[in-house]
Amino acid sequence: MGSKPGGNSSDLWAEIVATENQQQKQQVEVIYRRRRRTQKTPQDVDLKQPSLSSRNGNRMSLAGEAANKRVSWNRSLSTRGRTSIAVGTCVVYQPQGKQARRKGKPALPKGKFVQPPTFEKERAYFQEVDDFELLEESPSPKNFSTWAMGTQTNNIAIPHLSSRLEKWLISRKLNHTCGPSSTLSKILETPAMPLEPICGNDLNPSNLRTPEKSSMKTNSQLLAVHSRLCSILVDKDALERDHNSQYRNLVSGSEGQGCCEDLEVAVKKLSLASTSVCFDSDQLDPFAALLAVCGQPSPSKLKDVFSKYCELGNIVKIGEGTYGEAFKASNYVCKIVPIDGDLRVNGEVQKRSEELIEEVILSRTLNCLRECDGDVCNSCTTFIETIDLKVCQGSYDSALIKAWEDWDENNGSENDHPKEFPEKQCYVVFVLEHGGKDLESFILLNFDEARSLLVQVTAALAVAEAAYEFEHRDLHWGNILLRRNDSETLQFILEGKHMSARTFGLSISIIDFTLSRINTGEEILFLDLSSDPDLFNGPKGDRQSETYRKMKEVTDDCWDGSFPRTNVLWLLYLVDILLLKKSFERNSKNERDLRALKKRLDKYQSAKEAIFDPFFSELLIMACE
Ligand SMILES: Nc1ncnc2c1ncn2[C@@H]1O[C@H](COP(=O)(O)OP(=O)(O)OP(=O)(O)O)[C@@H](O)[C@H]1O
Repeated sequence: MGSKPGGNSSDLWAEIVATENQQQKQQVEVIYRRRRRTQKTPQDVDLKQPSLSSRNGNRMSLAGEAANKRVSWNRSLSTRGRTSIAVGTCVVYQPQGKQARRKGKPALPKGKFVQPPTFEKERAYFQEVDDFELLEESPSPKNFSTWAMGTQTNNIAIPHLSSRLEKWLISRKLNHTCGPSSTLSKILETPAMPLEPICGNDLNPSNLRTPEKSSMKTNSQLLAVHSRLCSILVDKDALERDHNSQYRNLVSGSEGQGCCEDLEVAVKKLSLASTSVCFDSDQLDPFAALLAVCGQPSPSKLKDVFSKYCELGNIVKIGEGTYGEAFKASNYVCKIVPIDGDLRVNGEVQKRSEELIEEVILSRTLNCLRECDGDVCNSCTTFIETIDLKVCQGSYDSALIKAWEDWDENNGSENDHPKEFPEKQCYVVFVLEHGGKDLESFILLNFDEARSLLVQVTAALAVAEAAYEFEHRDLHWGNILLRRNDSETLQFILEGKHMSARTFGLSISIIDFTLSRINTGEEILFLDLSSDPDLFNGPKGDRQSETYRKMKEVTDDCWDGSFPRTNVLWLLYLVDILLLKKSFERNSKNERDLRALKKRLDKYQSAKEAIFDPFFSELLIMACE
């Protein structure tokens, strides 16, 4: 169904061109309606609009400025949060000036060699997809967790780190461990993460150190931070005692005597009031903890972080999501995520420090997969490398504003203008490897590139499953980045087996771990999607929305459990995207192969199983040990 005739190429070509023209007209209409920027020509819009969220019927009914904003079935962030984390009373309700939106945009076909299925064909195809019954999942413990499930707090509870940390504490007690967290130690030690503090203005410049000088010292400082955290976590009574003595130290003037002490002070502040959250003797301050986890004594300025990587005038915005603005700084991408503020951003409640701590830990844990020396069991480089993480404070710098406005001019931003951020606004800046273009806008040339994409994503998921019971849970085409290079193969290690995948010169990176679930060995980080009902209310037939719904069936709405089948659901989604939404040179055999892969994928319970599918056998080379 939906496959193109392979034999008669000129007829096929004529059909493709005719249908493409037809499709482009339809597409332009849709996109044109969902944009405010009426001065653009339809061609401009067609070429430049990266967002494909227009299928949401709601969007069409929006008026005025909100109509320019990305809207799909919106994930309500008033209910967002990892299970253990509640959204705080500090969040002042603001009438929603701009409609909340959700990234993960439902797809429209675009690209050079478009072979778009007609709408009818597509509908029929989705119907076929829907008709596949989900296989019953192998039983998974519904409340599998190394910690006792935290009490589900309501949506306006107080944002405290302690509930999450308490779970950690409980898990540690349940596991009878009392030493420092090996995983966290490893993460903090990771050499890929130069964590020298970028000192804010409030610090003495003489304390500034070069990365070379500071890296070793920083690691040991972080380990000290970490063991301090652990000791705080292990014993709440100790916390009470520490709090009193730390407070005495602090008021007796131990703060601000140098970076070494600064970090120590940051840790001490874990049990003391900070500027962002009111102190409660029973609670730890998540903002201070976030600073400590990022190896900073205090927030940096955005411009100080960027100027570490490039001249401020050379900053270019390259992408945007619901929470993040992505800027290119030299060869890196700095994603700025506003946190903890009361201002709604892009229609959403800002993420809280405690959520960011989890994302930080998650990103760093995935960084550990990049190690491949020695006798590591699992290794791959497909998850985007997190180079650095910084907490910042202040309004947007003029160079960033200019970069934002330039991008808006050319692409039509769906985000709020960053000039709205007040001076006290805090952010986390993720400094990331530049992963290339997202699959939504990347033009795949041929079937080899398509299968290279599939094998790399499947291998990465398999490796991360094996290492950390990792599930991405949101692997839509905006979260897969592609770039071309001259590599022929990609090495990875899966459960001790050294393997290579043929790449056909394509390099894939997976980003955005907001919904992901990971078992770091010490704790399980996951987002409780049951508190986000809108996520499952996307348009019927839309492949991405269907995938969330299927995940819900598979997990039975218990998001803490390990259900690697969710990774397979995203692989199924990807195959559909390749068949239905992406255009590349392919023949009918290629399409049959993809459909056959899809049928077999439906039977797999994990990416670890899927990677041994015959579809990949031509692409994988096992190294002889
Ligand atoms: N490392 C990177 N390399 C290249 N581009 C990137 C990178 N990280 C992000 N981007 C670009 O920025 C966009 C937004 O990033 P991302 O999806 O991480 O933001 P987000 O706010 O978390 O999204 P969401 O709306 O799903 O929450 C991406 O779609 C991509 O175009």
